[in-house]
Amino acid sequence: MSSETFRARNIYRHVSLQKRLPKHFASETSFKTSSLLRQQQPMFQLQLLPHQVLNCLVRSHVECAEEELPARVGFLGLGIMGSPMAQNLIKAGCDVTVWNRTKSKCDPLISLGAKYKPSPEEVAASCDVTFAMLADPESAIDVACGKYGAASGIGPGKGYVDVSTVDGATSKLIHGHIKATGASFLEAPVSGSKKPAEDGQLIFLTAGDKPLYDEVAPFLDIMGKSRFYLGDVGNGAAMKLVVNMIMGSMMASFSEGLLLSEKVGLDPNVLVEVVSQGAISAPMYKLKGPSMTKSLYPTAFPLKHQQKDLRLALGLAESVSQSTPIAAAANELYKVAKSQGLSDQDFSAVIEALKAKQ
Ligand SMILES: NC(=O)C1=CN([C@@H]2O[C@H](COP(=O)(O)OP(=O)(O)OC[C@H]3O[C@@H](n4cnc5c(N)ncnc54)[C@H](OP(=O)(O)O)[C@@H]3O)[C@@H](O)[C@H]2O)C=CC1
Ligand SMILES: O=CCCC(=O)O
Repeated sequence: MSSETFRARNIYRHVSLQKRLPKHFASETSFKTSSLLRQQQPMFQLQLLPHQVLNCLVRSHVECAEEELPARVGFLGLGIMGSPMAQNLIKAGCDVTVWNRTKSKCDPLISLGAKYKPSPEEVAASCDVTFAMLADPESAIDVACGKYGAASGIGPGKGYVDVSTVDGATSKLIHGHIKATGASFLEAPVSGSKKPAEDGQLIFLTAGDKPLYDEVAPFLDIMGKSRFYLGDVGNGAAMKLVVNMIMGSMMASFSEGLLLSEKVGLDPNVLVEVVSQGAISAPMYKLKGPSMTKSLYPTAFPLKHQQKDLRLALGLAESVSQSTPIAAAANELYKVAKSQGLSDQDFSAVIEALKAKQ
């Protein structure tokens, strides 16, 4: 066994023990999840949902199989999401090599122990698996397939995991370029924002090569709290766009409610509280509502990306003749907000587009 394989297996054990299981189990040196589950049934019933128990059992099985895992991990794109995701990999002990268009964003990660390569091509050439977290379809294609792109450096035995939010056509294009080199491809966009990225609590929506999915599962588990494998390339992108279409409309509707409550003499902060206790409660309202009532929009999810996702979701809907009038109306609001110069604010700044209309 190579030292890298050994290291990767230890990382795997670290994730299984430190993250998936209650803390006191993490100190167990001989790890036998199934027997722990049998012995500690009540504790697990209290702390783990059924699917998490299943996850533990599956992981235990895979671990027993002692699968070899890729050890050198590349990360391309160190924005709001990419930086904390790469940081979590480094902190978990992974051997990480980073690249970002604006090189200065690599520096904090290099300080934490990351290696640096000056192009996506060189990252992909030097790593077993390379993750990419880029802004939009154009940048995702350029970084994967452009000059000095990852496809120029990748090859048989390696994997490319695109975690950016893009449309299915973009994902399939990148998939084609990567597969042509003999490498494997997985699309894996994430649900969850800046804080879940920092906390390793993202939800991965994956599709593509199943063996690569199995291989990178330990890394997904470092960065996230759950993962879905959805089959053919395009399904992960579609799932992500549907989720963000719903989210964009919810935020637009919430904005209308906040402004209406204020106009009729109610305290919008009380509205936030009422909403958060009822059937339409959502963490997003409780999280963003208090700052929205103060007209503050600290960026977690940039408004320009939410509008991009609505645009892509509307394209998806059109491709199957699905009517989406609410999302279409929400998209127009985000476009107004962009024209007001709010692109880089949090997407909750969409409320400003409604204020401007008064
Ligand atoms: N923020 C969030 O809450 C979430 C975002 N997402 C999705 O994740 C992706 C990244 O989002 P986020 O981190 O917030 O975005 P940021 O805008 O913070 O980061 C975008 C990244 O893409 C890079 N980039 C942009 N254009 C190019 C280009 N032409 N060539 C090379 N690199 C480029 C940027 O490089 P540089 O630093 O040089 O500008 C940066 O690394 C998006 O697809 C977004 O929709 C998904 C879930 C949540
Ligand atoms: O794409 C961004 C998603 C943001 C979130 O899920 O909170």
